Amino acid sequence: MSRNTPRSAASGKSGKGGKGAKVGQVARPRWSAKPARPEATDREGLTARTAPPVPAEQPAERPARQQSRQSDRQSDRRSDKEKQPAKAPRAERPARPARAPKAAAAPRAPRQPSGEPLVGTRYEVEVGPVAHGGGHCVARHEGRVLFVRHALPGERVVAEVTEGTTTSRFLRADAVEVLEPSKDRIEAPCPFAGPGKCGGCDWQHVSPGGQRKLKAAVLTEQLAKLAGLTPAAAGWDGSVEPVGGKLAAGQVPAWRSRVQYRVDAETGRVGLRKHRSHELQLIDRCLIAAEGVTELGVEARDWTGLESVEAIAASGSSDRQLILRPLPGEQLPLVELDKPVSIGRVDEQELFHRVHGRTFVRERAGDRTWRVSNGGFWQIHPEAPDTLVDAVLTGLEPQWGENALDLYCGVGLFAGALAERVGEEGAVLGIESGKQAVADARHNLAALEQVRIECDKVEALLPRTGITETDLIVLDPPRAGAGRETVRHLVALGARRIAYVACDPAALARDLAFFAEGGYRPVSLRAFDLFPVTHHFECVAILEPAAER
Ligand SMILES: C[S@@+](CC[C@H](N)C(=O)[O-])C[C@H]1O[C@@H](n2cnc3c(N)ncnc32)[C@H](O)[C@@H]1O
Repeated sequence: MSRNTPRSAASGKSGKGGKGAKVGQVARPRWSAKPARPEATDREGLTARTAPPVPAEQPAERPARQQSRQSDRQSDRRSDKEKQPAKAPRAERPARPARAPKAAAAPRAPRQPSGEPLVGTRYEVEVGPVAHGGGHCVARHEGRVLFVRHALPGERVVAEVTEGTTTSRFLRADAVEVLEPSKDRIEAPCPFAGPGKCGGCDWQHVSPGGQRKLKAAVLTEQLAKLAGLTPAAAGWDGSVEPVGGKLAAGQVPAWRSRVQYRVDAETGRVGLRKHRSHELQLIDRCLIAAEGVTELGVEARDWTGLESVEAIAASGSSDRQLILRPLPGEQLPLVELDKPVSIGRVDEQELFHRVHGRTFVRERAGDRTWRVSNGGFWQIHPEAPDTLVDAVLTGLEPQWGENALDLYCGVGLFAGALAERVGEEGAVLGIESGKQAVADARHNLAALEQVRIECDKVEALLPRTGITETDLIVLDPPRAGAGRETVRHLVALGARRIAYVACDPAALARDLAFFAEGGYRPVSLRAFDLFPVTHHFECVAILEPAAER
């Protein structure tokens, strides 16, 4: 455990919260005192202090379906569900359904696009810059904008329209022929990548360095457009840092420790969805899947009767988990695999049921073991947790005795790291809306008395905590970002430093503009290629009050 000198003792001054402390005395954490208002509780009226210890194999909660980083973050937004484990999956019934069955809504007729359809029409175009969000580049044909996938800036390609009509504001297209290739173009190593095929990877046709240049261009553009910041003004060196060891040319990094496969209803074989489609690309191997996922052999089996199979291979432990989702009205098939694997089932109400083995996997990060239950949120790249924690700690430089908030804390990754730095004289409050994640966080950090985890939405709970100031804040929101109201509340807490962990550069840039309104400026920004071969990446921005620069 790394410890810093107690700030108050070293400086002879008390911390902000310890106004009454004498020289050399360590300031008491402000949050150890009773909050001015009733302490925030979870839905059962339990606080971090009163919550009973969570037994290892308890009724489970909802899983987070994690197909891509985007759907990972979307899954964060799903509401909590009570879950009931069961030995006999067919007989089991959840104790308390979390959601009333949906009322049958009158089917809405799909909106008919106006104009003549252009799908299939081909245009020869010069490809312009990469655009945010879909792995596509911008091109123009006779004044009309095309978002072209499978292309690279500067290329001359034949683009075939995949969506749009003569009256559409813009068209979507795939580059089906490359007339003048970019020097960053490579032969796609995956046979399932390419126009009309698997939508999982965006940039199989781009060299690793080329992918990072595209990501850097997206971040640069979003910072300028939404925050009015140049890279230098954001404290960013303009690079997207590679993560993981060097690979031989043409080798694809096998980083995805979680893959959600869809099952083809007719053949029972698994596949991944095509881009912007419910259609499946059947696959017999996913090149970016981690070895532990591939070893489960999901692609080789018949999964008739299921809608999806999520495979999880924990990093740093041998835990493996399959989360099966049967088709409506279908029974769970008998699953026999060569490898030891825990199996869970998700029902139509999104309730998780234990079928076999554990309801959780154990991940390793920061010399700590993390319980993650029911497929709940955990970074997918095996090196992501340590990379992000290191960037956050380097940027914040937490001091002994300081108080910190970990917002959107999941199973407690940053709260644990902060707690070790601020020590017993400090205090860390984690806030997380997922009930099972909160149970996991409390379990994972039970030995750290300075940590308290509360269950609620950040925006709902923060104003109720009675906390009026803090030293440090980490926020790691879902894709949508924190938003104006939450940012407004955060800047009012007067933190010495704020670490913003972001998976969407647009949401980050927008929120940086809100922070600027509140007097906070980024002093450093780092970007990490934690989702190689896709257009996604992760950022860590460190902010300080502008006056302190
Ligand atoms: C990107 S994850 C970060 C988790 C954690 N920091 C980590 O690195 O493992 C975002 C987390 O925020 C939670 N969440 C989503 N919306 C929330 C909200 N409005 N308030 C609190 N937590 C929220 C999700 O359940 C999820 O655990």
